[in-house]
Amino acid sequence: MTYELNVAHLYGNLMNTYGDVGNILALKYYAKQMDVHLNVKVVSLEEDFQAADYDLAFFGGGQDFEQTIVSQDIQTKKAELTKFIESGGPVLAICGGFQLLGHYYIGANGEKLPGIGALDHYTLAQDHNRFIGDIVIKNQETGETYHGFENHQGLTYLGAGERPLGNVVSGKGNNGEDGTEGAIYKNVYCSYFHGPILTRNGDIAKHLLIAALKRKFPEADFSQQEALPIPATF
Ligand SMILES: NC(=O)CC[C@H](N)C(=O)O
Repeated sequence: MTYELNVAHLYGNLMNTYGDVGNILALKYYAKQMDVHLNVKVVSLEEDFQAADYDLAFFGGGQDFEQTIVSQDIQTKKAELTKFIESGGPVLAICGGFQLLGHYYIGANGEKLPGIGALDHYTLAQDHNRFIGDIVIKNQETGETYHGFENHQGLTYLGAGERPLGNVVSGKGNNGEDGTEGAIYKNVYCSYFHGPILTRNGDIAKHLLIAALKRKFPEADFSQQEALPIPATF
């Protein structure tokens, strides 16, 4: 294949709830059609993440137990992850991963887990409740509709510079009250969707891959890749 991208699968052995690893398979599927080979490496506890080594990062969801462990270790990667994000590195973060890119997450037992604050949101706990079920949202900028399944107790509130991945058409979304779901900041896409999100919403896989390609190969023409049709799979 003509192009190669290096993908960091952050804490892939711990943050892998509800088949989130399927996002890696979906990325590979779309990348192949774009003439792109993906080198995927799990970057987990006590392993080094250097912004310069990667072109794309994926951070899946997890239970509170795994999130407690990851919230400590990720502090050692905070500077390089923030550098990657600030320099336009594309990231997909789902549920627990989404929460830990923000300032903090309050778990179901009331424990406060620090995030890395690379994005400006924070997550509070629900009172003995979870949002579980199918969800549909619409992205106002692209007009794209995304379908998924949410299962979270956290209530996330977006901060400065973040816009939602979409507005809730049906389901609960970030907090069940302000109609937002997920977040977009620079080339970071966050969502509460499992499913996994990319197998049902190939447009997001395409946005991530195109962003990574343009960032790594600024001189190349990716109009063919951008024209790749995305089948409706929900
Ligand atoms: N599915 C998940 O990643 C769950 C994240 C977090 N433990 C919550 O319940 O909100």
